[in-house]
Amino acid sequence: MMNDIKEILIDKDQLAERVRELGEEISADYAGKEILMIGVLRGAVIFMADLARAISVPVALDFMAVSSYGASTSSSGVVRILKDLDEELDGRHVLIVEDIIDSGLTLNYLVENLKSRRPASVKLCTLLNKPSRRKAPVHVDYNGFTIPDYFVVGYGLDFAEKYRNLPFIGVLKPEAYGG
Ligand SMILES: O=P(O)(O)OC[C@H]1O[C@H](OP(=O)(O)OP(=O)(O)O)[C@H](O)[C@@H]1O
Ligand code: HPA
Ligand SMILES: [Mg+2]
Repeated sequence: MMNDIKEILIDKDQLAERVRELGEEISADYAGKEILMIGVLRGAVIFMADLARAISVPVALDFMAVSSYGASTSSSGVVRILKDLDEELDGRHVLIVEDIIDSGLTLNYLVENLKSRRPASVKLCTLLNKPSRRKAPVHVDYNGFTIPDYFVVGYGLDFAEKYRNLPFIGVLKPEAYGG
C-alpha cells in the first residue's frame, strides 16, 4: 500500500497537532453547550473519531450517508440521502464533520438540508479543503488544512475504498489509479 504513495502531504504528527488545535478552538467556542457532531460517511469517520476526543465539552455523535450521482467524478449536484440521522435536530448545536470539501456539492446540499430541521446552530468542520475545485459555495467554520488540487488518500480518504487506514494524508502515484 505504501508503494502506491508518491508523497506524504501531511504526516501523522501534523495531523495530530492540527486536530488538537481544532479541538481546543471548538471547545472554547462551544463552552457551556453540547455539540451534536454529524459525520458524513464514510470518509469523515477517522477524523471524527480523533476530533471528538480532542473536544472537552459534551459531544453526541450521529451519521449521514449521502450519494452525489451524475457522470462519474463530475457530480450533477444532486445529492441523495442513503442513511438519514437518528437524532432530532431542533434546538441542537450541530457540527458537521467532513474529511474533505472538493467541489462543495455534497456540503452545499447538506448544510441547507440540516438547517431546515431547525437546529439552534449549524457549523462545519473539515479536515481538508480544496477551494480551487469549488463549484458550489460552502461556508467552512473550521478548516484543518487547505490543499492544492491533488487527489489525496489516507486518514479516512479513499481511492476505490482503499487507503482509508493510512495514518497520514498522501498523494497517490498515477500507477495506483490503475494506469
Ligand atoms: O466536495 P465534494 O466534491 O462533494 O466532495 C467531497 C465528498 O466526497 C467524498 O466522499 P465520497 O462521496 O467519495 O464518499 P466517502 O466519504 O465514502 O469516500 C468526501 O469524503 C466528501 O464527502
Ligand atoms: O482528493 C480526494 N481524495 C479522496 N476522495 C475525495 N473526494 C473528493 N476529493 C477527494
Ligand atoms: Mg465523504
